Amino acid sequence: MKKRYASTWESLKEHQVPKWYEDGKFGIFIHWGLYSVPAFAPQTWELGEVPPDETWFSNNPYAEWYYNSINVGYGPSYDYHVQKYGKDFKYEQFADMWKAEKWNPAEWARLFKKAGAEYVVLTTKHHDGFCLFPSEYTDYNAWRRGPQRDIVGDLTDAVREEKLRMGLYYSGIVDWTFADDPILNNEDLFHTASPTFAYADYAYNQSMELIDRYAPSVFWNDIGWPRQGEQNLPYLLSHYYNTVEDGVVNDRFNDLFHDFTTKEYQSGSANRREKWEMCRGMGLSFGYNAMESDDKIISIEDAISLLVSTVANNGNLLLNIGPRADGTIPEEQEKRLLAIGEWLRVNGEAIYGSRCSSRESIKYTDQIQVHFTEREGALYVLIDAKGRSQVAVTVPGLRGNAIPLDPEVDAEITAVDGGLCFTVKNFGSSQNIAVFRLN
Ligand SMILES: C[C@@H]1N[C@H](CNC(=O)Cc2c[nH]c3ccccc23)[C@@H](O)[C@H](O)[C@@H]1O
Repeated sequence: MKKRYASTWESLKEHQVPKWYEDGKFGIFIHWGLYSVPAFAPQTWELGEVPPDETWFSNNPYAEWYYNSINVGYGPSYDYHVQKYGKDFKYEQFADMWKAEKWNPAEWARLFKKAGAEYVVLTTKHHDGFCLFPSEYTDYNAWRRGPQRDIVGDLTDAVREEKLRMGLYYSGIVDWTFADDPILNNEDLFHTASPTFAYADYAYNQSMELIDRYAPSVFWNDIGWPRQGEQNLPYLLSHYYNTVEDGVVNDRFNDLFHDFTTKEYQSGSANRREKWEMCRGMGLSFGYNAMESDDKIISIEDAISLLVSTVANNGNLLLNIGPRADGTIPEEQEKRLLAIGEWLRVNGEAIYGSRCSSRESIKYTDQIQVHFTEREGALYVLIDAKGRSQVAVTVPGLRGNAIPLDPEVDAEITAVDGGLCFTVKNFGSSQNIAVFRLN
């Protein structure tokens, strides 16, 4: 019998993180929308590298922040906009330039499957307020304008066709079609939001239509929830769980409730005892930034290293792609997804369905770390030797024999006092991360 949740925090607190989310480990985030047309942002810092103050917000590397970056009236994006489109060009004119003319959702879903992802999270409405679904509550949407398609519905169908879970991102507290005071610091971020009950109801109503139309496996709210709408959250979330029993929500509802906590680049914190998720773009931006060339985005081995260290510490990795306005995925992004899929095809036994080991990760040097996962009674030792072709590490407290999951890995394991010494002479095709199963 399906559990029924009452619209109370007590009832909601009984919700458990579902097995599919614990097991899934790797998701694809997608930021796609009007901002994908200009596809511009300065390449400055990772979130959390510098304080979220005027310097950050007027040199924002997030291309999906283009509206605010020009709305502040100065800075690299403003200059770019004036030069390329002219001072009087309004952001909402991008709504008729975004055609998604080369978009094939089935192709995207096949790529995500090949990447080894278990779930996908797509922006349904980002801070600019443009909706990628035929909302009853605004015509500023991709059904009426631009692509003239139900982007959310078409991708949801294609993703589910590939037996992946579909999640939806919603910008709860920030919507620049309701309140667009320029945001120049974190106080603004949380306090320039529309203060009206009308907006709170708008966010509630759109969330309800997303739940009822698409039954998403993840409801990924961003930044916060309208303060005037906090009273409607227990009902909204109980409706969500009563509609999607094994759905999950993140921790961006004003710290009122979550299934999992979130990190974003260097921002946010995580502890191994609680389920968490790391999200980041492949470069410094979530939305496509045409300036982010192959040499400017995360390397394949760093992406796999991030997946391994995240999973070994009880997290999931939600790695973002920023598609072009025409619906194609930049080659450099596709290359990384395929390489991650390759690595997981060989080493995924230590990742999917694994659980955090009681053994903490060991950092020998900046380049050499050893992580542990456990699964079905086996212990996995994941040796991350970034940038090295050979490595020898002694892992204390281990005994027995260790088998590399990748047959191309050439390694010798010898028992030394109180542990096992792993000498890896060749990492094979495993991108400098060799995984061993200890029996
Ligand atoms: C996935 C990205 N999220 C950004 C918002 N993130 C933050 O405000 C930073 C943040 C990290 N952990 C949090 C917890 C609660 C609220 C915000 C954050 C958005 O501003 C970006 O455009 C993108 O959509």
